[in-house]
Amino acid sequence: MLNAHTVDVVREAEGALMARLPEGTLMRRAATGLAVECARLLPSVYGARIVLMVGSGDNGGDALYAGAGLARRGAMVRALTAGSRVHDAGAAALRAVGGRVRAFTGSGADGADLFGADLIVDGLLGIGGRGGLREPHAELAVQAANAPAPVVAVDLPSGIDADTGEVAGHAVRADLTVTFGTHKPGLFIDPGSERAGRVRLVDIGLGPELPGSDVLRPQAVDIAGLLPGSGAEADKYRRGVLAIRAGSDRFRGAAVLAVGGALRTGVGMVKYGGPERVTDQVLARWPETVAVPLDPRRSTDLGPGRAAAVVVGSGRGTDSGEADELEAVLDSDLPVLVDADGLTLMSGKDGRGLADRVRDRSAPTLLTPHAGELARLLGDVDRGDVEARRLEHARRAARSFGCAVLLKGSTTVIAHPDAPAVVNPTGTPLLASAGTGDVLSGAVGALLASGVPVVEAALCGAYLHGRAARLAHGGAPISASDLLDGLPLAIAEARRAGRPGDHHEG
Ligand SMILES: NC(=O)C1=CN([C@@H]2O[C@H](COP(=O)(O)OP(=O)(O)OC[C@H]3O[C@@H](n4cnc5c(N)ncnc54)[C@H](O)[C@@H]3O)[C@@H](O)[C@H]2O)[C@@H](O)CC1
Ligand SMILES: [K+]
Repeated sequence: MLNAHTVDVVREAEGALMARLPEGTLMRRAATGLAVECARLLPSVYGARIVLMVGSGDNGGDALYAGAGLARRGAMVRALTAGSRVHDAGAAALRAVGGRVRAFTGSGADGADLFGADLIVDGLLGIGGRGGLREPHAELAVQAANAPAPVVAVDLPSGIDADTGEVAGHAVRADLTVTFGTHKPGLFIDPGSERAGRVRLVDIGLGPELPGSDVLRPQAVDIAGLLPGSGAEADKYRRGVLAIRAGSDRFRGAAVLAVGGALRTGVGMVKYGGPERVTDQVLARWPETVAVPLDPRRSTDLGPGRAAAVVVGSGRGTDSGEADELEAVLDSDLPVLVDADGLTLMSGKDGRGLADRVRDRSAPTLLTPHAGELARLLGDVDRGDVEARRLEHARRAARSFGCAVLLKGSTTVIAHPDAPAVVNPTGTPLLASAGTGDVLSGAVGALLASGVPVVEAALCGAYLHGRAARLAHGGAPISASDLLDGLPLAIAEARRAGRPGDHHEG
């Protein structure tokens, strides 16, 4: 797992560490690591034209010291400063080795320096940045984006919120972010993560001072460790029976896709319950399903035999009959995943106390909204607010409903009232098509039925789902049905990553 910590936590840890070290040690460590990563991007440091964008704080100091190190190796380094002050010692260090430092004015000469650079280093703002970039920082960010050289962000791309990934206005778009001590949550969460490019962590010795993570990001090897085994003792009940209550006469595909997602993720048995025509279609595609025709408006019984978990809601409908069904499912003592129409039923004034039923449950519950559904569940924000601050709103919903929440989207975020948030690294625009959420609900349901704890089931399902999208057709567009072919490939890939000596970065 990659760990991320919020600004307050980083500052406290840095304070404790600095108190024990000679002044300037941490900045020297950070700048040395930064210079190494910059050098790696250049065919030759000697003679390379490097432009530093330097803000008034220590982020600018890091850039100046790294620039001095590169100038010592023969690079031509120019610093363009923004803001009222500059890190004096850093600027002196750069000048001492022949580098130039001047204020950015937006002149033609500034533009020519940026446009002619081989490498641009963004040291405008780090963890001290607040709100959207002010001028002239914003103008520098725009000019850097228009220049052909790669951009290396110092600690984080200037203009993204370190804690949330929010971008208010302009922000630097980096090819590489070199971050210090620990990852910052904003590097993992869109829209920030999309600005960060590749992320490299430089160890500055902060580890022992850091408490547990605020945000985690799994890698392939972590997923391998969570996948249920297929040991000799596994029988179909131990591998789990998943009850699926999805699809309706109007949305038959939702049932077929959810059942497929579960079967292809691995589950002992799927018991499907739904309208007769839907049942027929499920059986035609997945004859291994135990499919029971029932009227969801009347039958609230989960059917014969033992179920280990229930998936409810995708394409199911939002009438009072479906609300009865959801009520009955929530009254069970099984892990329950509520998706799509189930979430709509819980939202708004006419929620019939379903939200309270979720709060009162003792078995695990997982809600799997997209941004619009989460906005409706919360009731006091709109979709845009949720998309801009995904982590905050997912956490708020988890606290409010007292259960796990998987917020789908560009960065899928999983929150739980009693656990660090988890972000999924495998999200892809390939997933932005109808029906992919139904597959996810089946996949996560299968993991729940196999006994995987709720947060782990959610992150494992989301991870595999994203990899399945890319592996199904090698990155070419896919439909939700194609995801079902990608899932076994994703599982095989994760298992390979879990074998010693065969690690694969997620
Ligand atoms: N604290 C430490 O121990 C270490 C800090 N390091 C570096 O120091 C950075 C933090 O430095 P600082 O606390 O000085 O803060 P920053 O350098 O991130 O920025 C603070 C400055 O930016 C200005 N500013 C804030 N928001 C702005 C906006 N929206 N538009 C324009 N200007 C804005 C502020 O007025 C202030 O002058 C880290 O990100 C990291 O790069 C590293 O050297 C490692 C050690
Ligand atoms: K920066």
